[in-house]
Amino acid sequence: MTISVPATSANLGPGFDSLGLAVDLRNLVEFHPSKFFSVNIKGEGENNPKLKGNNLFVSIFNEHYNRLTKKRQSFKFTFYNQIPMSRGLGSSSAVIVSAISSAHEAAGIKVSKRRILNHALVYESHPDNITPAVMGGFNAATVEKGKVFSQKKHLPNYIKAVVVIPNKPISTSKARTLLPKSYSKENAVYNLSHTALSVAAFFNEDWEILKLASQDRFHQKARMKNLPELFSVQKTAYESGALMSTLSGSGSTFFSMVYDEDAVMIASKLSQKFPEFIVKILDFDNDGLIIEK
Ligand SMILES: Nc1ncnc2c1ncn2[C@@H]1O[C@H](COP(=O)(O)OP(=O)(O)O)[C@@H](O)[C@H]1O
Ligand SMILES: N[C@@H](CCOP(=O)(O)O)C(=O)O
Repeated sequence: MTISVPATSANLGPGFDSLGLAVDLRNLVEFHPSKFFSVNIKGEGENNPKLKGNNLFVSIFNEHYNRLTKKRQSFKFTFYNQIPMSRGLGSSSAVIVSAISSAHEAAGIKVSKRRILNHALVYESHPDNITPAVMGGFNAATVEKGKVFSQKKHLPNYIKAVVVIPNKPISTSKARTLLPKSYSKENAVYNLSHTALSVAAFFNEDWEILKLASQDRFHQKARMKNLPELFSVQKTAYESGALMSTLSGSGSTFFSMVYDEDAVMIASKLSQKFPEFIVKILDFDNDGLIIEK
């Protein structure tokens, strides 16, 4: 049994806790029942002994498997991780979604993507990572009475993501404590209107307006002050022709959307200017969670 889930870039500027999209950078897990429990990790986290024991995937998998089957069974898990942890690319959401889906598959119980998404909400209260992780594409999402309500837009292949990944982990939960407890009416309306315009731009595929629409007054500045080079990353991305350039989730990754034909040029300018950071060109993902028997 193989299950894979994509990385996600959330907020997309003003859409704090509501907008997010998936990129083609995946965590994949293979698992089967075994006499003895074992965890084998390749890629991100392979040198992190803590993940062998206190593993978020395993604890969520076991919780759901036991709930579904009322029995205990050992499994051998092999993880192939491409999503860097605590870098604002939704690694925790990918793990949560993967664990819930894997537990249902292991229990032989069919479950809809929508139901997996609502289960995932229990572990991550903001839907802007888990929704594109499950559904793929660009998503606008909100939560009402413990359920996610969302709309998805398929992303075309003539636009790409360029992500700049600093070697600085930022825990999402910690990053959320840095935010103001309240916002002025002016700033609330600013973000509301820019989020609305961003959503309309994505659905109309009007990419040229995203630089203006993706401005934010809620979270980016407070978080980017933690790693001031990110202001220069954003400036370089725009000077090189990026369509939009925003903090990916809670950071530290910076996400830019570019036209396909500009991707290599923009990525190389960012690599030259920030040699200490990893720069990747990624396709957008429109599949989300994939279950391969
Ligand atoms: N592949 C993985 N396997 C197990 N746990 C993971 C994995 N990826 C992320 N995690 C868990 O999620 C935490 C990172 O979550 P978070 O701070 O929200 O960062 P991100 O911005 O990547 O979502 C890690 O400290 C770890 O506990
Ligand atoms: N809306 C959240 C998004 C967190 O994304 P992540 O990829 O950093 O987990 C926030 O900004 O706190």
